[in-house]
Amino acid sequence: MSKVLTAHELRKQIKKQRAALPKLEQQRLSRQAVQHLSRHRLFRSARNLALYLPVRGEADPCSLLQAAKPGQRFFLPVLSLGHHAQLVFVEWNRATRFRNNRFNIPEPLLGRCKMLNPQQLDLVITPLVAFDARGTRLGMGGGFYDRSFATKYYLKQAKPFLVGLAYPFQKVDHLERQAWDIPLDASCTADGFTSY
Ligand SMILES: Nc1nc2c(c(=O)[nH]1)N(C=O)[C@@H](CNc1ccc(C(=O)N[C@@H](CCC(=O)O)C(=O)O)cc1)CN2
Ligand SMILES: Nc1ncnc2c1ncn2[C@@H]1O[C@H](COP(=O)(O)OP(=O)(O)OP(=O)(O)O)[C@@H](O)[C@H]1O
Repeated sequence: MSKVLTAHELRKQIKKQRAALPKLEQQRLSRQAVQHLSRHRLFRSARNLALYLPVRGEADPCSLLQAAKPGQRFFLPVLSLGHHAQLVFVEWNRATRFRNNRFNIPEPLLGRCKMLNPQQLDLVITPLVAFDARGTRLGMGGGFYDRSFATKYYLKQAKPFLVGLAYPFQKVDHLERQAWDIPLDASCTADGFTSY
């Protein structure tokens, strides 16, 4: 029987495994996962979508841009502008300029770019460290996605649809769900798209 890991230990283990994945393998698995998502009606019908810029071996959602439908707009999370440590989402287009946030992740400068609150998005692709069979999500430990989508969850709003993007090995049997954890609506890996 395998030992039950704490969230801290699990984060450490999966982050190590992810960073050790060869670049080509990261790309192959990310593209396969994104292909499943791009064929889904939830993607085709979304107008405002959030993705993220992958760092330190995270699954890469960016090939989704090549599958973009007319009228779709893509947004990236920004920490620095958020009130009460919620994320805001700034449009990513040719005019977008970037600077690194405190975690060394590039984020858009506001400039003349459009900015949306979490509730204004249709589809959000979330980064994650691990997820389980019920859609419980373990992130980097900042609680940013949990805080940003708490209102949606407690008011039982259908939007935005939260999809975790990951490599297959990031799926675990069971994660302890904390009171503040906002579950995913779906996950997507190279193995396929799963709704919860
Ligand atoms: N690519 C990407 N963008 C993202 C996230 C993410 O997980 N991935 N976030 C998801 O919320 C937000 C940023 N949250 C983050 C929280 C912690 C760390 C992190 O590296 N923590 C270090 C400790 C660093 C420190 O304290 O200085 C660590 O875990 O070792 C990174 C991002 C918004 N943007
Ligand atoms: N709605 C909330 N209100 C207040 N604090 C919150 C809320 N949601 C999360 N937190 C705080 O955020 C901290 C980190 O949460 P957790 O470890 O679940 O983050 P995570 O989901 O792994 O990170 P992230 O979403 O940034 O990827 C927790 O200690 C918790 O106290």
